[in-house]
Amino acid sequence: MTQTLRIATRQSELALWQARHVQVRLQTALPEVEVVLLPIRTEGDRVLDRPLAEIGGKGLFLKELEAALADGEADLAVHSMKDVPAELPPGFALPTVLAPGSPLDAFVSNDHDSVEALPAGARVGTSSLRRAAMLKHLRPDLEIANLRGNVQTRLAKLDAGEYDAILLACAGLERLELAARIRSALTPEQSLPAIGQGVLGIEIRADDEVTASRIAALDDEYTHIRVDAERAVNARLEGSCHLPIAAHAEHDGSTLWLRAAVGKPDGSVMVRDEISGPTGEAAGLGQALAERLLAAGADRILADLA
Ligand SMILES: NCc1[nH]cc(CCC(=O)O)c1CC(=O)O
Repeated sequence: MTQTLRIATRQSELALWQARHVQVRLQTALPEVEVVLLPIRTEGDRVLDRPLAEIGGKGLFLKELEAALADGEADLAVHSMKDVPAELPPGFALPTVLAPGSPLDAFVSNDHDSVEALPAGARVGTSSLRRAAMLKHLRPDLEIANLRGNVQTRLAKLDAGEYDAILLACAGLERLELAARIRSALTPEQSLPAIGQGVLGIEIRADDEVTASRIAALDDEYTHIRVDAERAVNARLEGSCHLPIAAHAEHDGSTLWLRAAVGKPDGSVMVRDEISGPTGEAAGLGQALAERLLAAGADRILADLA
C-alpha cells in the first residue's frame, strides 16, 4: 500500500484553495499517509478569450485531471461540483462530497448594494447562462456583458469600470478571503443556484478501493443527499455542458425540498418548479422534477440552445 496520496489540481487560486482544503482534511484524518498536491495546467484555464460553452463546456476543466488519475500520476482530484458534468466518463467515480461554503450567488459592485438598487440599463458581467437568465428574468432592463477569467481577473475588470456589477459564487469569494467584496447574496428566489454550487467533490479511479476508503471519512451526509437530488435533475435534462439550468435542494434529514429552473438566457422565459419528499428518494425526486420542467417547456429551451 502506498503511503502517499497525490491530489491533482488546477492552478487557479480557487482550485488550489480547494485542493489544499482537502489536503488538510485528509492529512488530519490520515496522519500515517503523506498527502501532496500535483498541480496541472488545463485547457479551460489557458483559453480565456472565448465563452466556456464554446470551447467545450464544463467537462474541459476535468479532462486533464482525469488523465492524471488514469495514468496513475495522481490518486484523487478535487472539483467544484458545479463544474462536474452529470455523467462522469467510464472508469471514474466521485464518492465523496463536502461543502465548506455558501450555495448562493453573490452580487459584487463598487457602487451599488443589490440587484434591486441597480439603475435601469446597468451593465452586469457574467459568463454564466444561468446567472444571465435569472438576472434578465428579474430585471429585463439590465444589460448582460460577457465576463470570463478567474475570480481575481473578474474583480479586476469590475474595478477597471467595465461593469456596474458582476455576479460570482459566494463560495469562491469566501474561499479566497474576498467575502468583503460581496455586497449582497442573491436569494434562491432571485437567482436559483447552480447544481452543486458551493460543494467540493473528490474524484478517483472507479477501481481504486484504497483511496475510496481513505477519503470516505470526509463525506458530508447532508451535502451528499443535496447533491444527489440536484444532480438527478441534471442527469435527466442531460445538462452535460454549460446550460441555464439551476437546482437547489435543502433537507432536514427526513424531508427534502428541491427547487429547479430552466430559463432562456435572455430571461424572457423561466420554467420553475419545486418538489418535496423523503430524503431517501433524493435522486427520484430530482428526476421527477426534471420531467415536470421538460413537460412545462424546458425541453424547447434546451433544444434551442443545442
Ligand atoms: N465556474 C467557475 C467556478 N466554479 C466554482 C466556483 C465557485 C465555487 C463553487 O461554486 O463551488 C466558480 C466561480 C464562480 O462561479 O464565481
